[in-house]
Amino acid sequence: MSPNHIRAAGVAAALLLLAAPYALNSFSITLMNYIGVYALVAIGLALLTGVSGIVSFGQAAFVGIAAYATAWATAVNDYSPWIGLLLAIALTCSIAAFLGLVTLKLQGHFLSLSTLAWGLAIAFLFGNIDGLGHFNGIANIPPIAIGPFELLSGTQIYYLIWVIVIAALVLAYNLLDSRVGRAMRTLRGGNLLVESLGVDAFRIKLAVFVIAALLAAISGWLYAHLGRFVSPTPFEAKMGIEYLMMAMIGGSGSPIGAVVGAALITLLKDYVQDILPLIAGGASGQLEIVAFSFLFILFLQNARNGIVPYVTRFLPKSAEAPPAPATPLPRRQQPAPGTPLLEVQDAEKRFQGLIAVNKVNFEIRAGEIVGLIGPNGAGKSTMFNLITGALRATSGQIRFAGLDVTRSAQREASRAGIARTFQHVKLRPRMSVLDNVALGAYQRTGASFLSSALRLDRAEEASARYEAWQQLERVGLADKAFEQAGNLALGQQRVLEIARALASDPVLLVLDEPAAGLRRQEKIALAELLRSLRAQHLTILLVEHDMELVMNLVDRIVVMDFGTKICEGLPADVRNDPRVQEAYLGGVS
Ligand SMILES: Nc1ncnc2c1ncn2[C@@H]1O[C@H](COP(=O)(O)OP(=O)(O)OP(=O)(O)O)[C@@H](O)[C@H]1O
Repeated sequence: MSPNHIRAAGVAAALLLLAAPYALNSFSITLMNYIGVYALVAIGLALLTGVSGIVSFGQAAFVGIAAYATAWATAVNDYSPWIGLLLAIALTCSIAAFLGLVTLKLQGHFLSLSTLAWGLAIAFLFGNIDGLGHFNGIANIPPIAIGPFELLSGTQIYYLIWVIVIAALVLAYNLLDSRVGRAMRTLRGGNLLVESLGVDAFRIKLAVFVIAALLAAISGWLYAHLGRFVSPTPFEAKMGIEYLMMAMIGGSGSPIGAVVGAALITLLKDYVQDILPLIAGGASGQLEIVAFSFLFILFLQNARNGIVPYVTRFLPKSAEAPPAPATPLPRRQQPAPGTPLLEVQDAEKRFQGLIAVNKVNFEIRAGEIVGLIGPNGAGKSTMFNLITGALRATSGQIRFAGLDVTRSAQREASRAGIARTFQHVKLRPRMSVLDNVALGAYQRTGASFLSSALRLDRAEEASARYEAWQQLERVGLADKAFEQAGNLALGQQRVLEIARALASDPVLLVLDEPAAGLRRQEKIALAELLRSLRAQHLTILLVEHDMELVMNLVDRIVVMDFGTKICEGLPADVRNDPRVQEAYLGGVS
């Protein structure tokens, strides 16, 4: 669909929502209100779980904190619901920030389990705190008032709820279409990739976690003033699982999908609640969970990516135009060719008893291509990781452009101008080639979450996309710019990684076995590309097994064996060195 079609569909949906109260009875309006309230939580989960890969079962607890906060402020202490909103947001987001700081360092299942744990714990507290009415909850919550107008009826609050939902959708889509949105989508690729791009993964995770909690808080506030009563049950872990189902069924990672999921689950629940008592009599409560579990399994088997992505696959795709020329992003001062750039001095890395890198010394000068070679287990990857900051040296020093980067983290090395590629290609397969390359420009741009959500980042974003386009032209991949990166052949994916690295405006390009798995023609094209980059004064360090490629390409070679540097020199000298021939057992011919 073209942007015009999307805009037209959005306007049609907004008009339908506007007209709906005139066509629906009061019961249906109530259902629509709850769909909107749940959709807010699900939009947060689409960003948190679908996009960023952080599975949270605990969102219902955040909704509960906000609902109880506003109930306590308004029904117990007679404050205005707007004070209740401020309290709800402040309390929920502070608790989320604290929980995020404590738990977001956990990986995978441990993180999800921790959300379940605190979700259960917080829900338990609601029923056991004196001032919150125990299991009876808090009643007599006043309606929201806008000036003198009290939103008493379902129809009146309907408009407030859906205006908020639409605003949340617009802000969520703005966020996804920005530098932080690309960083969020990259979190699923693992910390190694994210940090190598200069992104502070933990900060991004924490921000998304708090944003999802903020949406849950607004939902909780609306929930309390919609039902005018709160009790612990709607905020228990079971509801946390339902929110997750809403976000996943509609389309994991799609904010619109989250609204569709919220509508489907709410309508389905209503329907199931109507028919189950006819089938099961008194046991219908438990049967509801069974019916839902069954439906969820069916869904996981058949439409795992969710309904909205499933449907949009069949919609016509609009032709994308190359990004228009924009103000160039700032460039670094490149060192003069021939000046010392990387100095590795007595670098040592021990893994318990094993010395993987043993007092290695070498230097790379600006503008040269250096090959780091050696038999399996020689310590090349470890050396590579020390240079790029993925590992810290046990002793010794690594200096880059005059700076001591021995103890630098990956993202600091990246910011200093060291860009890397991966032996096993790491890219975001479902993102476009252009977006993957634009990721490389992350550290050259600075738009925050807020300015991205408010679309104040457009000029900078245009520059980043144009930079990505130029790098794709430079490496000869511009004709693939709008394809999904996962559809490219391996050789093209490796070139894409190089374009991504180039988008960071690096001083040193460090390539980890770039020829691994490539066909002969692809290797020739790769060597051609690297030569052209050297001609543009880029400095390159290449860790590679393919001797033919290395010998014909690089200016100098460093050879490692058993963690030590055994020889260094011009390709022809290294080829004839007896120590190298012995290390390779005749492998270099
Ligand atoms: N994280 C680690 N923990 C323990 N030992 C490790 C670790 N990483 C590497 N090693 C060991 O350090 C030595 C050097 O490994 P490294 O991967 O750096 O060699 P390499 O030259 O890159 O080998 P290859 O060409 O097979 O990738 C090996 O003996 C390896 O088993």
